[in-house]
Amino acid sequence: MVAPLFIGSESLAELAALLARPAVGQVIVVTDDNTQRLCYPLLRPYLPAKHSVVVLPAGEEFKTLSSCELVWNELTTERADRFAVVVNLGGGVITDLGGFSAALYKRGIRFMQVPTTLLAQVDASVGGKTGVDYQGFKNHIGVFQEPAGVFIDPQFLQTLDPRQLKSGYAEIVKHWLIADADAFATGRHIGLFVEDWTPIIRASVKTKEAIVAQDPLESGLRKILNFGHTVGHALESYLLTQPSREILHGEAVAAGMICESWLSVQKGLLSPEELDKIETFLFSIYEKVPFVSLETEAIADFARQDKKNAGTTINCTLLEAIGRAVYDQPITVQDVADSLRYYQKI
Ligand SMILES: NC(=O)c1ccc[n+]([C@@H]2O[C@H](COP(=O)([O-])OP(=O)(O)OC[C@H]3O[C@@H](n4cnc5c(N)ncnc54)[C@H](O)[C@@H]3O)[C@@H](O)[C@H]2O)c1
Ligand SMILES: O=C(O)C(=O)C[C@@H](O)[C@H](O)[C@H](O)COP(=O)(O)O
Ligand SMILES: [Zn+2]
Repeated sequence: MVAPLFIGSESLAELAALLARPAVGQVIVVTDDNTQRLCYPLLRPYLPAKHSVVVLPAGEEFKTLSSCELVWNELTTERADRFAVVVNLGGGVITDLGGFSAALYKRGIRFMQVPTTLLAQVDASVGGKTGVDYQGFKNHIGVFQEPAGVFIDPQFLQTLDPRQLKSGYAEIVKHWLIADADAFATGRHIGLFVEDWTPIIRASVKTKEAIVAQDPLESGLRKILNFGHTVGHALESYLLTQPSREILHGEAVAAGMICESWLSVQKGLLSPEELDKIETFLFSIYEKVPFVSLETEAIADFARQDKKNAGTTINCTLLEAIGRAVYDQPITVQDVADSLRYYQKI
């Protein structure tokens, strides 16, 4: 079942109405130290007077089981029962981690997603994937669990750093590349200079919801939402092991989409002309992620743990055309390394 979803300035009022229902017990807000400072003051008027707040340190490196323990500690201290509701206020790290923590506490309590980054508004808060990183692998431990509601208010984006905005934009571009050729054709001429993100968020969420509704547990079609992630997650996981070489999820996905578009051409699926359009557009927005040739094998090796794999086969999502993706395309670790070498040289 797809979760009820509200987009726009009225969405927090919808959340308030749901939280005011008699069937709601304790309300526990999960934030990080940035969203507590910048977003919680905007959310607070919509919360019941009595609620508690868990503040986690911000950043992907804290998307761990230890952070979940902090959430479970608070829930336990508050004696939260099965009527309790967790409200996740933050970017994708908080919506993934808070959702996962709620899904496991007392075998599952309800949670609401209040995404505050562009990335979380168009992607992470939608579709019920929750989880944490483990042993350096992205989202290695997690469950599919739909939230009780998703409340997307673009006003939160006003305090978002431009680099974070760009990172989220990569998932919007991904939705265009896998399912909406017209939006790519129009959107690529507009870029990031957008006054009101609402219609773009609405369209992007609609694309994702339509795919998730057909295959919520990712047994087939949903894998197209993972375009750019076989290589992107490998790059992100590798750089997370490297002190002071921070990469954002969307930046890694943007690089991954170039690599996987190149692989699509190598496999005879995509035309070189379309690859050129994709590359030119993505490089007009994203700087090249720096790594040296010696690192390509180590990065590629992370793809062995991709969740779409079957045994030793790495199943990648590739493009047949802009706007049309095809999943379960077998590739090798060597292919991943070659695509990274291509990315590095162009
Ligand atoms: N579940 C899914 O389907 C899904 C989809 C895409 C990505 N993800 C996951 O999402 C994560 C990335 O999410 P993200 O890019 O939102 O990162 P994030 O949660 O780390 O947020 C980015 C930074 O922005 C800050 N921030 C958040 N909202 C803010 C605001 N309104 N104003 C100012 N600062 C704000 C945060 O504190 C953080 O420092 C990754 O872990 C990725 O794996 C999950
Ligand atoms: O919702 C999905 O399905 C996605 O693949 C969306 C991705 O953008 C997102 O990064 C997701 O968390 C990746 O999932 P994973 O299963 O590869 O960890
Ligand atoms: Zn992603």
